[in-house]
Amino acid sequence: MIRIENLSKRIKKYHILSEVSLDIEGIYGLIGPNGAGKTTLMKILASLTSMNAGNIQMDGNNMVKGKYVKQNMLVGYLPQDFMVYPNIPLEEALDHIAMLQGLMNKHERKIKVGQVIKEVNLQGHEHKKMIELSGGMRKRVGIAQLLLGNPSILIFDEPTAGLDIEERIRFRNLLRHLGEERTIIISSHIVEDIEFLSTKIGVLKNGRVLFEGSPAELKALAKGSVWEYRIRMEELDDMVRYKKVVQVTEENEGFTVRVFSQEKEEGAELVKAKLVDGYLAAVAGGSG
Ligand SMILES: Nc1ncnc2c1ncn2[C@@H]1O[C@H](COP(=O)(O)OP(=O)(O)OP(=O)(O)O)[C@@H](O)[C@H]1O
Repeated sequence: MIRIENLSKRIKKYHILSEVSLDIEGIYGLIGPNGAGKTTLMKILASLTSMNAGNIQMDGNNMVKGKYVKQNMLVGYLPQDFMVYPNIPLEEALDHIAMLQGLMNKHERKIKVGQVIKEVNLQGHEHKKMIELSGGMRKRVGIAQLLLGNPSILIFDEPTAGLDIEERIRFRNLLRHLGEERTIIISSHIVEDIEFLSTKIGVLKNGRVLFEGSPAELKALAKGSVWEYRIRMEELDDMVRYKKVVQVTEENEGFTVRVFSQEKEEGAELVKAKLVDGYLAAVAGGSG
């Protein structure tokens, strides 16, 4: 459990985060438009950058300028682009990282490395070099090296970005499994992944919190604001230009277009909101 109270971060004259208060637990999805401050917030939680004001409690302990986290290795942070030791087999790379973390007994290291490789489903790839692995596998190595330190909080910055569909599904299942015993924070632009994984969601925009709550509560924000048009191909351009189009599906004759609108849409049918609609409602409603 992480409690963030009135956290603010400035870089030069820019307010990157302003009075952010969040209660993070379970598998927590952090979403928001580009530049919302998600990465900055995650880096503060991982003690990779400082905050200017505010208070962070992790499992009841106050974090003072990052000291608590570093001393206890409580947090594991996986950045967007993870890569270590490109030309070394992954088993050796992990062994080396375990040694740097203070595990000096070779036999114990072998057991621990074997355990984390198994946990992230990389058995059979131990002797491959990092550059020989796919993007998804590299991310799994990134998680494996975090698990060596047994952190109780894992932070992933856009973990599913750039993965193909199969790898994304595998990766999502792994994150869900890891979340059974740990607090996990995930940022993503892929709302579908957030929907699949998260038990709680925070929406940030321009450094401010616009929403915090359950996926159902976020979805409810869009109730009464999602409309479906059935249109011909020649109407599609104007529709995309003038309306907030959420989704376009090609049908036998023409298209079904989902539109987000808080006003009544003449000629369209009011339909059930999805999570992405709730997100759009939060972002549209907040001044941020
Ligand atoms: N070192 C820096 N110097 C100046 N501005 C910065 C610095 N780091 C971040 N920013 C600014 O802070 C804001 C928030 O950036 P951040 O990377 O935290 O957003 P984000 O929500 O993770 O964005 P994205 O979804 O695009 O990854 C952006 O406007 C960015 O330009």
